[in-house]
Amino acid sequence: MSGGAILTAAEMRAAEQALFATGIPEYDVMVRAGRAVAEMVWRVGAKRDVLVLCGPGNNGGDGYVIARRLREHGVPVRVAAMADPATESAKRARDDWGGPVEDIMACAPAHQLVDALFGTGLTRELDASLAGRLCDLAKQANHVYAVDLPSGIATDDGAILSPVPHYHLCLSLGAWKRAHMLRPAALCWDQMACLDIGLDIGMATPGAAVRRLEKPRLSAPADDAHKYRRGLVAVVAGAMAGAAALSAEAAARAGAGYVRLVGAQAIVDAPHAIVRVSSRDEDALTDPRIAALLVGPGLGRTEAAAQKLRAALEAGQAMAVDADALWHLGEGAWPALPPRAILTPHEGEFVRLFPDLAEGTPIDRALAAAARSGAVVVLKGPVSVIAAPDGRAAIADRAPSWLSTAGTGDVLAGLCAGRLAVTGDPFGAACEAVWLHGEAARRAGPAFIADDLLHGIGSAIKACL
Ligand SMILES: NC(=O)C1=CN([C@@H]2O[C@H](COP(=O)(O)OP(=O)(O)OC[C@H]3O[C@@H](n4cnc5c(N)ncnc54)[C@H](O)[C@@H]3O)[C@@H](O)[C@H]2O)[C@H](O)CC1
Ligand SMILES: [K+]
Repeated sequence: MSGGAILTAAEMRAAEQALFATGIPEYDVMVRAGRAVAEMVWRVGAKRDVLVLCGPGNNGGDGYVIARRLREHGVPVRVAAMADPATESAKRARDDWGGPVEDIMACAPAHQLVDALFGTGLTRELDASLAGRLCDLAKQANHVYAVDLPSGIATDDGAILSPVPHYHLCLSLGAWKRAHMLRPAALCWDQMACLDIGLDIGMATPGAAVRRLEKPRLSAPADDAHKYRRGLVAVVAGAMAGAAALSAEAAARAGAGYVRLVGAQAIVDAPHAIVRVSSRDEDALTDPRIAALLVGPGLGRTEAAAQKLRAALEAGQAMAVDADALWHLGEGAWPALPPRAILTPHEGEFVRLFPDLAEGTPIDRALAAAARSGAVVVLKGPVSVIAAPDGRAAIADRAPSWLSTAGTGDVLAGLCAGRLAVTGDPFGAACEAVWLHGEAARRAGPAFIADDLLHGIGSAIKACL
């Protein structure tokens, strides 16, 4: 199975070719795909009548297989095509269907609609009349399924090339494609699933380096753990010390053994477990026992704040850099970053840091930013991308939209620093942090505030042990 890999159309073709090279004929793979989709339609819609729309390519081929399989289940099923099959496998699939093929522009609607017009082979928008017809038929159906992708969506960037209806279920074949993760495409359906068609997408497959963010596996502290071995985090506080306090608590709850808040002695409402130290303490940032620094949340945009960032960078420790620190960092400051750094920009901060990376998918932009900066980049948004300089990326597409509230970024930055202190691995730490953040939000329910997330971190971690 794909193991969460997210592929481009070209990478998917390469993965399919690798499967064919093992001696499995294309038509057999098409039959697997069609049957897998048919089982889902059968499970959801039972014997309610189905209309399958077939295109000229292999997506259409899947459609004929789906129709045949549903007929075997005793489901009343009809097929309508926009053109004759153009590939050998699709021709064979239609022959094996053997039933009538109606004209898509003239056919009657059905209770359930299966869109097998175009999949990863779509190269341009649908003709207006065809797109309109697809939308009309979908409007008249109670259940609408997309085979692989809705017809009209660009596989690699999730753009909507021509009008697509709303789908109840989008069934990806073999592996996720980028459009399954990206807006606006991913707003076109209620639910999606990835169906196994026997592709084995290991790390050797190009593109397997981009994956869907999955629940991490975490471990409890070792038997002989103590607070320093579990990781000492120093959080640099600034003008808005409450932000740093949120981060510090998140770092502590993420598993760090010891968290110091540097330069925020006036704060009284951080937990007592967080130790406050003065920024004048000589080794506040250079204590060799520090496993990770965090700088940015509430730092401020003054010269004094910039000086704090410089001091933190000079310390050369593994570091998470967020918010105002990203503002001070500016373009081209990459040589000043320590070797193990995590940058956590939102869109505005990202564009300021990487002005020439304003266009493209968040996947490509975050990967380019990571390669350039040498840091792990977490591009935050409705879909967040965690990218490493070596080309790995994880996509978090399931975070609750309730996270769009003040202070949640400070919590995420603290989680990054905390996990970085625990594991020492910036990419793994950032992935764990983003997952825990989303999970804490799910557990907090609707309309939470950032402080509530802190109390969900422990149970989110428990789910990963
Ligand atoms: N390759 C395999 O072994 C399997 C693929 N599966 C399914 O096949 C599709 C991809 O199939 P492909 O034939 O490459 O592409 P499409 O069916 O999406 O369509 C290609 C066909 O359509 C022409 N075309 C493209 N855009 C338009 C347009 N806007 N209007 C008209 N015509 C268009 C293009 O030139 C081609 O001729 C994949 O998604 C899976 O569903 C099986 O699942 C497994 C085996
Ligand atoms: K389709």
